[in-house]
Amino acid sequence: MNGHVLRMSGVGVRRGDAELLHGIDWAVEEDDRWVVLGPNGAGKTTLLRVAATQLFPTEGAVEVLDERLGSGDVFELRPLIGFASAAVAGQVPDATRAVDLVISAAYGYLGTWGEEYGTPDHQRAGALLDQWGAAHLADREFGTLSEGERKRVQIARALMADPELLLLDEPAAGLDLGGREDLVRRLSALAGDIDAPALAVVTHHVEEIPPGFTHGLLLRAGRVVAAGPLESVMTPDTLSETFGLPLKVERDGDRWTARAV
Ligand SMILES: Nc1ncnc2c1ncn2[C@@H]1O[C@H](COP(=O)(O)OP(=O)(O)OP(=O)(O)O)[C@@H](O)[C@H]1O
Repeated sequence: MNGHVLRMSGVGVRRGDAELLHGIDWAVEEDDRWVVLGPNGAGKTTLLRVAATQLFPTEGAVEVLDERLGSGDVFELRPLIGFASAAVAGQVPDATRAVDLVISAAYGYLGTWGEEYGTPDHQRAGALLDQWGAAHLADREFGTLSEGERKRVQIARALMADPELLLLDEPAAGLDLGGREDLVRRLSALAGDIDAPALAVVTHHVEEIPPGFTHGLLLRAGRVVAAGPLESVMTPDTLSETFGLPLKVERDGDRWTARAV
């Protein structure tokens, strides 16, 4: 591998007259930890779905793990990409046990369907649930979990197949303050783990950027406003342009805050 886990060049996505993404250039390397920031409707979910090989772009080229999208078998690539999003969670049958949702990621299923899983699979699923503070939820039905509990189980699932790229779409959405801070702390620990996959995490809020994240991609109306090392993109000018209002941006230690001026 040339160090690039993901590379997009001139990527565009159209639906009828709507241009969901336009001219996206984005390269993610093995050790990168990216945050994707932008307002509602900016195209963040669309971008992540392209990266997850779930959506084929209308224009441009996408390379994931040195495989050009469209030239190979996406079903071979997908186990190498961990992807957690509200849309994926919405497809999980309510009665699925949390641990079954995690363990079945190895097969790309949303729950177990009579496949045989070995002791190492069970141990890994248990360890991941524990890592994300969800060990006590292993036997619970997914449909009975709170929003925050579902997020943790989904992240554990996304990591189950030991992916080379982990994509999380708004993992902090719907979490209370304690839940958000707990998630930020766990994502920060993941960011600092040299064995962790390359990461890209979508959020609307700069307060949710975990310490240790290295890069930022700022999206507005389907276009990149800025992309690069976090310090270089987290300026009042770029964030104000991204969110469409004048913002004051501050860094407090390894956390960020933003508010309207
Ligand atoms: N099939 C479609 N046809 C037309 N427009 C679409 C279609 N799918 C999505 N869109 C639009 O594309 C834009 C980008 O959507 P996307 O979900 O990627 O944004 P987002 O940045 O993730 O938004 P949010 O923060 O609200 O989740 C939105 O304006 C959405 O309404």
